[in-house]
Amino acid sequence: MERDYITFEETRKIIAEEVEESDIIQVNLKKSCGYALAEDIFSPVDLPLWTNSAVDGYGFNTKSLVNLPAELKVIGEIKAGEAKKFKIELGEAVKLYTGALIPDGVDAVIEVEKVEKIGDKIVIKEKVKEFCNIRSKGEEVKKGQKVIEKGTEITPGVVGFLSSMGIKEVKVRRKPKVGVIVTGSEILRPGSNLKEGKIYESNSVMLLTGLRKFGIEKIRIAFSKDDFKALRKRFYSFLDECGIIIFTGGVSVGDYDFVRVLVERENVVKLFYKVQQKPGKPIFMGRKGDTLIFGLPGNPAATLICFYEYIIPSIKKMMGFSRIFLPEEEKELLNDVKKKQDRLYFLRAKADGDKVFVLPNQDSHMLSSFVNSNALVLAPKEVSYIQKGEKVKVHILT
Ligand SMILES: Nc1nc2c(c(=O)[nH]1)N[C@H]1C(S)=C(S)[C@@H](COP(=O)(O)OP(=O)(O)OC[C@H]3O[C@@H](n4cnc5c(N)ncnc54)[C@H](O)[C@@H]3O)O[C@H]1N2
Ligand code: MOO
Repeated sequence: MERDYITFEETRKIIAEEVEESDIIQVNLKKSCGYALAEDIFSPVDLPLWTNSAVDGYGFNTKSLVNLPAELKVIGEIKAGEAKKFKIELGEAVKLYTGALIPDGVDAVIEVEKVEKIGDKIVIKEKVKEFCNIRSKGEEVKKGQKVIEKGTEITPGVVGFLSSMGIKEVKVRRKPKVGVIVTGSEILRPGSNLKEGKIYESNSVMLLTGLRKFGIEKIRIAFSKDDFKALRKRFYSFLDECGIIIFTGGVSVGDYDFVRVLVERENVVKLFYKVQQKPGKPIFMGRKGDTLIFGLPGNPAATLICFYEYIIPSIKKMMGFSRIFLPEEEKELLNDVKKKQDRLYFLRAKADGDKVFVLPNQDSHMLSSFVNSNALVLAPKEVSYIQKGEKVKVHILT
């Protein structure tokens, strides 16, 4: 495959096929959120574990309700967590608390507030169906059943479910350590005095916070002037310890764009360079040894869009997620879009329900449109105009 100036679809194929999964480690459930399961999960138990009551009430046999109202004798109680201690005969009832085991002879439970209590008796005035308020052993999950697929994201809900099966640890794939090298002789950190021609820098904090938001904990940041030697030094100081190195800036065709020069001279294996998209056209993706190398265009909107569309999917692929790309939906466009027929455009947009509005300030150096943006509209390469009311593809920013 020719790997220069390729389409966005081709880059997705390359990421899905060529990014390798990282090692498997075992983690405690408490630390598992944000990973993907590296194994299918088969339940070691039935769920519910025991047949039990869904309410605080009285357990009895529905055959005791032939004539209504029916008076039943309460012979004792069972709390949640206690072993079964009774066998119920016709005409008898047992007080049960939510989660309590259902004793033999009981086939329904009625809520406390639905009965009249007179001394050690209860009066039931209404019909109650068999199995009413009874949660049966194994009704949700049978022992040995496959309950979660490998590659599923571990969320608090998944953690709770695993814990309810008595599982304490799971296998996941290691998170990569990420090195970010921000290049440019013009950049200043916020807090320093502004000098003519210099700019306050955005890419380092965007990538740092973006990576943290996606659960990456080990992140190193370095800055380099547009100077080949300095850049090379930073690169080799990160290479051994990082699974991913992200450069920002210096990937285009300028005389001082040394990231492009560095990846060539240092024999980084190219996966692709330049994509038919805006922003982010001169993106580079490659590999050196086991480390993935990204050169993101310095324009901040290009950096951030490439982060969502390339970096996060690559990290997710490494971590064994089965869904690695941004969620894609179709929505109705609320305003007209004009563009050149040169590349696929990613347009910062506000999605609401099944509609989407393209925001102003779309140039690659502009970040203000991200303030209200929760989605990217994909305006295809071959199209120069999309009319309000048409359906468009949208990537949801999570
Ligand atoms: N002759 C051509 N010039 C350019 C082309 C081209 O095809 N031919 N492509 C343009 C496109 S598209 C992009 S995108 C940029 C990418 O350039 P670089 O990746 O080499 O980035 P720089 O030149 O270093 O910076 C671009 C722009 O972004 C600002 N910048 C850089 N780093 C930061 C930062 N950390 N925070 C905020 N802003 C940053 C920098 O000052 C520049 O204004 O190239 C076009 N040129
Ligand atoms: O591809 Mo660049 O990010 O359009 O300006």
